[in-house]
Amino acid sequence: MRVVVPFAAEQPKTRLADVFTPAERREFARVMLDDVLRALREAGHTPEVLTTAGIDVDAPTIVDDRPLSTAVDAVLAAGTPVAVVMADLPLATPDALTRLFAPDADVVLAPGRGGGTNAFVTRHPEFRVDYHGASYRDHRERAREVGASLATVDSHRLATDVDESADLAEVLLHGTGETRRWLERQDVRLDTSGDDRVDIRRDGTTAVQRDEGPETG
Ligand SMILES: Nc1nc2c(ncn2[C@@H]2O[C@H](COP(=O)(O)OP(=O)(O)OP(=O)(O)O)[C@@H](O)[C@H]2O)c(=O)[nH]1
Ligand SMILES: C[C@H](OP(=O)(O)O)C(=O)O
Repeated sequence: MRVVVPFAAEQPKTRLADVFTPAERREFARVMLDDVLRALREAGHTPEVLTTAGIDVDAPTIVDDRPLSTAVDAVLAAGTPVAVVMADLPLATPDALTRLFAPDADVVLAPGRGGGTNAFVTRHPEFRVDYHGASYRDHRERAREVGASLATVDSHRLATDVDESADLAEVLLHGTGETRRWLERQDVRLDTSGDDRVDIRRDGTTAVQRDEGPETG
């Protein structure tokens, strides 16, 4: 099965601007991509990177700077079956990823927290994507519309995409790859001082207190 990993190569992870500078966010996005590629290979796949711009990576690349849904739909139109696994899933282990390929359904969705679609498999020639917003709900509807059988993978590891500072705590708590080590090297630490959910601190401040440096790099 063809396995494709979408990757925004320029100005990634803007929702982490309260924690990292633009240059750090580019480095972070790349560390997560490498962890996802490694886990996919250890699960027996040969992933391709669907990137917005040319990058130096040890994987076949497809450069397509069109919007995410348009670029992914072009891959789907070229033929199925296809799996699409997002590049910001640093908790994804080979075992977790294998669960994505296990169900014998036309479309298998791995939802992300907040309504996204972190990964999917399609074996149906007419299934197409509609990312952003509550894309998981939209993709369930799209599958129904084309008469595709549907399965959903309930997985903490596949559901944890890293968008905001609170997601970094999940990586520090559950990460098994290079992404957690990278965060530790950036002095990102768990912040358990709050009354409710665990958050993160960096350089002795909480994520929300850190002023972003000038937009450089
Ligand atoms: N090829 C491609 N990949 C994309 C595009 N937009 C996002 N991605 C990738 O899709 C995954 C999920 O997207 P987002 O969570 O929105 O990633 P992002 O755009 O870096 O994050 P924000 O800037 O915070 O929205 C990430 O792995 C991104 O690298 C795009 O336009 N084209
Ligand atoms: C690509 C998008 O990611 P999110 O913006 O939900 O993190 C989605 O999963 O629809």
